[in-house]
Amino acid sequence: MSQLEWAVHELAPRMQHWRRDFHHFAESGWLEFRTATHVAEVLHQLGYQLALGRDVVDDAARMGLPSAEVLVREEQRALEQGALKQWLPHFSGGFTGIVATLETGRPGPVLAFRVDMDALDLGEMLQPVHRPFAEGFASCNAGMMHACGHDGHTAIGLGLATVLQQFADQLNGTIKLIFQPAEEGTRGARAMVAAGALDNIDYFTAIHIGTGIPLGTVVCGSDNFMATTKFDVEFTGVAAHAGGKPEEGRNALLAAAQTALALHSIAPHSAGASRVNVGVLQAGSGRNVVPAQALLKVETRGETNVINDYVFERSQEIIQGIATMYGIKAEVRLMGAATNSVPSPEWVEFIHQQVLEVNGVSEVVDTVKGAAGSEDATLMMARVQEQGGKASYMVFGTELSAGHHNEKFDFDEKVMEIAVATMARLALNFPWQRGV
Ligand SMILES: O=C(O)C[C@H](NC(=O)Cc1c[nH]c2ccccc12)C(=O)O
Repeated sequence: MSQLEWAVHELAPRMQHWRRDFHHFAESGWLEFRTATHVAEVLHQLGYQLALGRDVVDDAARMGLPSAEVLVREEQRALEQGALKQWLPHFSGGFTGIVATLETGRPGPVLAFRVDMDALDLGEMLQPVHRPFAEGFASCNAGMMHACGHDGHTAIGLGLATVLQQFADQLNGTIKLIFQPAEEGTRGARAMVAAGALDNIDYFTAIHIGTGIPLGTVVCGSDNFMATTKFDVEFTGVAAHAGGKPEEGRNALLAAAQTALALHSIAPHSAGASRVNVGVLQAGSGRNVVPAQALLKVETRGETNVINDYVFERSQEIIQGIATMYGIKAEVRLMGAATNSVPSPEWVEFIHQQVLEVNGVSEVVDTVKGAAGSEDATLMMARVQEQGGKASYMVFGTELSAGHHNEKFDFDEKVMEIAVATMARLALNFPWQRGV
């Protein structure tokens, strides 16, 4: 076993502790208050330079932000659950982003690694058949669950930070570790890019675990993320006596219902895959009142940016057409966005070579066929690439107890060692002297 592999193996119990602690105190997007304070403390103890909160999250560019009331309530909840007071002010108000920097002082590139920290708005299964519950680390926050692996991602980020410090004298250039909030709903990356957190990076690597790929298989350049737009539609009609004066009413509920059906009938695109999903329909106030208010939560997706733009633009025509038909107002609010992913072939090739050497890896592939969902790391990749840098997105397979975004989701924690060993190799073996 190499020194690096031994160091990573020694780290496994700490990574499991971190993962299970984050899993238990699950916090969804922009509310990762406790998580961010504990991440900041570990990174500070390791000696990293920290850029926190508003220094790496642009206020105006944040999407899908919870209400001020929720932000305050959840920050208080985090404090009661052990958020570290010395770091909390940096994240207050929902600025839960972190960039940790290790300057070696020797010439070389800037290598960045990104992990996401947010849980999903989902209630976890609280039955003994579900390992996190059986072993006492299921979410203690009702309606919030790590059901996509971001607790593991955060632990991997801290594991990488630890190992890179241990081997710092073998590094060159600069290492940046990006801990992003609110990936779910593609909300957080845009704000970190807008804050300049992704500027002047030479090589960028984002990661995900699971996704139906077996433990030991590693994807070096995921290029199958779909571009996506997330938006809410607020319908405003006119309330009236449903029995006595229905003709005076303008029915927001019917408009929303008709819109939901119509959106799902948008024609597919001949150039590739597309998706529409109306995930939430809330409407009305009482049985005998013509409903004056309705809310839809919607997302469009496309295999390419062009296809997603087509679906989104068609959706807007439908929304406004139906609003006119019902004589009501429809207001659209953008809540999230991401593009499709285009990994840099040169970086994918280097990653592939390094992954072949990692203990525990049995299969190395560069891409996976078929749409993979979406990821706002694509916005970070695009920023790096437009400045001349190289970027990729890796997936580390692992056995899952259920699919992502399911209340029974759990994963084989051995994947964390493989991920840390791989990412550490990318930094330690980077052929910087050749100016790759
Ligand atoms: O659009 C979003 O809300 C982002 C969210 N993203 C993920 O769940 C990450 C993800 C989904 N499928 C894959 C496959 C590989 C890596 C990451 C993923 C999704 O697709 O709903």
